Amino acid sequence: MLSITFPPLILNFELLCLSVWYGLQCWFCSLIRMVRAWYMDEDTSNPQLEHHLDPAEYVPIEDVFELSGVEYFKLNLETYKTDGVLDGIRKERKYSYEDEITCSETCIPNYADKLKIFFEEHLHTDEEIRLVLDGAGYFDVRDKGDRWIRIEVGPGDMLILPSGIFHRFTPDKRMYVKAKRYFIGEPVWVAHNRIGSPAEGMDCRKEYLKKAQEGF
Ligand SMILES: CSCCC(=O)/C(O)=C/O
Ligand SMILES: [Fe+2]
Repeated sequence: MLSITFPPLILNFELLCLSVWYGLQCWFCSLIRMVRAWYMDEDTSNPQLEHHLDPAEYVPIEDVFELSGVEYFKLNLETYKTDGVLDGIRKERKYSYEDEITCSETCIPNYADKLKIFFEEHLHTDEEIRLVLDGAGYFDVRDKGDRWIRIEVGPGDMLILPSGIFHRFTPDKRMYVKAKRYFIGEPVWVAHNRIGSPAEGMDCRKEYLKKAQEGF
């Protein structure tokens, strides 16, 4: 009776319920989402897919540091500006520079080309520090045995990649990620690709390999 008399009203109410339900789900999932990492296959097609081995081989996030030197922190995005956790990390590690990057079709010109650059295996002479604020993506890092570990990052995940580690990045299939970047002093964004550059012989690479051998 009601739906015959006021169909638009009913429809609007259903839409409202659906969007509230969806919002609650997103909020709940963001509260309980755990960072995941796994050994991945060598297939470089469709990087935005998960690329598990068969059978899947997950890596507990607590083991990632020992295997690669990559550090992980979970931050509460509701409180991170004031709760002291991020400030503590920044102070201890002397991060003096900070900015924000949004990887999306609208924010980055020639987005497809930029994604290809991010996904080339490379290293930097400094740490790569990222705190994900929104969206999701994958940091692929080489472990001590040169195997790829894929780390899935989403809101509140902070990664510190040591200087000299070979890695690459891709957003997930939604193709969107927003992150904060930190740096000690003036940022150097230069990426030294593993193929076609002398990256293997660089001092930071040698130091990284020495630490990997001695234990991070
Ligand atoms: C999530 S930040 C985008 C990736 C990036 O900045 C980088 O340098 C990857 O190696
Ligand atoms: Fe990088």
